[in-house]
Amino acid sequence: MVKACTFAFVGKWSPAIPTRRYPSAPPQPHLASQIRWEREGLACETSINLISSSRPSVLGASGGIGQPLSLLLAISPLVDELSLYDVVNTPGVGADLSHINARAKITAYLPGPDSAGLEKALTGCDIVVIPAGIPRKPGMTRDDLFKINAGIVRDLAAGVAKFCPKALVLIISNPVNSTVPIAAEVLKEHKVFDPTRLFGVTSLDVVRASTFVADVAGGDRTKYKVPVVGGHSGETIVPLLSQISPSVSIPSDKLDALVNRIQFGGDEVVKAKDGAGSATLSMAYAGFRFAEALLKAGQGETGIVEPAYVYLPGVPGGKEVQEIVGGLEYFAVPIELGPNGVVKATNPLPNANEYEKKLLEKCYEGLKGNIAKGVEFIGTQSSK
Ligand SMILES: NC(=O)C1=CN([C@@H]2O[C@H](COP(=O)(O)OP(=O)(O)OC[C@H]3O[C@@H](n4cnc5c(N)ncnc54)[C@H](O)[C@@H]3O)[C@@H](O)[C@H]2O)C=CC1
Ligand SMILES: O=C([O-])CC(=O)C(=O)O
Repeated sequence: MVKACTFAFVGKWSPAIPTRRYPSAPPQPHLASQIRWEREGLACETSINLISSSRPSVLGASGGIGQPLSLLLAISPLVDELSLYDVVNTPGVGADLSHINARAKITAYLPGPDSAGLEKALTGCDIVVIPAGIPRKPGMTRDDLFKINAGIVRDLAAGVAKFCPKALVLIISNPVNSTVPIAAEVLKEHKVFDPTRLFGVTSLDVVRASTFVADVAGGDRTKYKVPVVGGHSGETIVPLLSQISPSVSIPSDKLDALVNRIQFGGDEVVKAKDGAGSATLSMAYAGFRFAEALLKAGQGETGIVEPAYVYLPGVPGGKEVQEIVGGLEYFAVPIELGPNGVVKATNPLPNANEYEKKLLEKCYEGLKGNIAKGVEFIGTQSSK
């Protein structure tokens, strides 16, 4: 649970008191993001922002994504306690991770009777990451996963609503374009929906875009930042290659293939795994990157921007995006993050070129149906 506590001391300035500044990186994650010593005449003021423990939970922790993602969280110095939940194998995964000499305490839960396991896993959590659900096999679309994963996400979101309604919720389970609206509808039904705290994780699209751009343009794969907007499946994934930073020009004869590879990168992995699932390791990396960004923002770090699929009408800056995307309620854009989730949705769309505007038109069409399907799924039943 992230708690901020401010300790202020005002007293006589003594030269014996050292003047120290920790502008952005605190000496220990537990300690403040800022420790300020300010001199005003003869008085000095010390302001310490103490941030207490962080307890993320991974729901689906025994899976292909869940295990490596849990490993990354378990060894993060920003995590105090990691709670693992799955319908199978969490005692084993938990025992294994608990032997690592990292600072995080590991707790592991199975459902147990009357959702008791889910309640224990979620109570006191500040971040909930959800990679629970089935992955694709060759020949399937992400939408083909809806039938099974919609119900899984509905039930887990209801658990969040009951046991940790203030948590930041990161949805990885596909189809993200529909599972995020499902989670939102469940949280609304329980009257605990805070749009600034719900995210569809689209980081893998941005990770892939950086890699594939470097493959075409050369240069350091870690340096390219590519805004990827829209949703998370096929043509709803729209890379804005005219806005790559640092700026790079993609040869026109390579543009279509590059865009296609970013949009359908997931298929490459599904095909290569040949029935054994979809991206897990790259997704664990991408999911951790997003969770870590939130953990850092929770510790007071500012200026963090990561992509995410959010509920536009409920987040600062979202309405400007919504006007451009034909009224769609959910859309991924780069998001500025703070301790309570979304600080602001950025809007790279006005700078899209003609080529990208055509991609966006196709994206809107696809997303519209995906969003409606998620919303209607909850409309037909109660999650309570
Ligand atoms: N957002 C994204 O960019 C990406 C999303 N995905 C999606 O992530 C999901 C998981 O993928 P994998 O880890 O490869 O699948 P997996 O099958 O290896 O693992 C899924 C885990 O979820 C668990 N699970 C099922 N029902 C559950 C429930 N009700 N409560 C808790 N746990 C439950 C399973 O027992 C399993 O351990 C899939 O839907 C996949 O399509 C995959 C890659 C990228
Ligand atoms: O392709 C899939 O089914 C998994 C996924 O979302 C991705 O790799 O981007």
